[in-house]
Amino acid sequence: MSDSYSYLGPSGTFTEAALAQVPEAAGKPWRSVNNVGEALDDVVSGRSTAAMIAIENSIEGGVTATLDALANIPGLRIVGEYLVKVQFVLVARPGTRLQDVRVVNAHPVAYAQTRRWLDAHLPTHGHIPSTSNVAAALSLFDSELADAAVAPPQIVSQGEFEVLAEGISDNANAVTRFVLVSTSTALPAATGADKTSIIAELPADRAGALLELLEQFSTRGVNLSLLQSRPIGDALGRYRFVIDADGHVTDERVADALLGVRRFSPGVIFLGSYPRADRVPVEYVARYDNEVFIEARDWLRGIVSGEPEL
Ligand SMILES: O=C(O)C(=O)C[C@]1(C(=O)O)C=C[C@@H](O)C=C1
Repeated sequence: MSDSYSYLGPSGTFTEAALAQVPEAAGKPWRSVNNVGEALDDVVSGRSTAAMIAIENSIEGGVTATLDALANIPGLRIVGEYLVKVQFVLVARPGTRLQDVRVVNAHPVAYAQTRRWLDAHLPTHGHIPSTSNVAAALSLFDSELADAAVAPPQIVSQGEFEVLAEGISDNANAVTRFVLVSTSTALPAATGADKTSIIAELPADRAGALLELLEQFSTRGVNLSLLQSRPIGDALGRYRFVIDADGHVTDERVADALLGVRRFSPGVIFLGSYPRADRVPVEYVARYDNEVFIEARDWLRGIVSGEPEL
């Protein structure tokens, strides 16, 4: 396996900024790719050790291409989580004025994060999707199809751009969450500030199935930070759920919740347990402590093996 890291390029993307936060990636070769599928294919084929991919942002929610790829490509594990503050500018070729802009080049996720600004200031604009924020801006010099591009503010260091507007995100505090994905099945050690990600299908045509899925977590005192439905794709109305739960799979309450999910769901994918980007320790009430689960298990084991109850 090659010891390189794949990321959505070219250089200058937010994805590259996320990869720069990974100490193990420092000094290793980085492979710039054109989309999430290519990044994950690098990992599965062994061309790269790991890939950095955007999974969620605070304006648009889940990055659907990522959530679906994680569900459909077997053997992937999330090994780390990273946050990047995202801000966007509208750039154009030198001499362009805002009122000249008819067509905007933008990565679909960046477009969704700036749509309110674009609709307010360029109400009749057309949109050409681009493979990344940086690619959107650089393509202005290769093709005249678009008049402007949505790009990260640092893009000005990569060419002679006319900055038509700054701060065009629909939320000034926008943050994108990235995950580092590999095929390694070695679990990152529990830190007390961890997250566990799974994807679970619901049993078909069962009233209250979603409630039952959520109960697996609530009855073990496990908080969820993401619950996103995605179509399975084989029929209308069939959904799988991407779930982020607070805690590590070696925490008894999380392990017990996953056993419950596994018993109930016709399809569960374990995506990984890894340290939270914000390193904030997981809070839970004392009755869901590891010791409480262990004591209860020992008690039952004693009964089954015929030990006298104390
Ligand atoms: O990494 C980049 O710069 C990208 O263009 C990708 C991406 C994404 O896929 O979400 C990254 C961060 C922003 O939320 C918008 C776009």
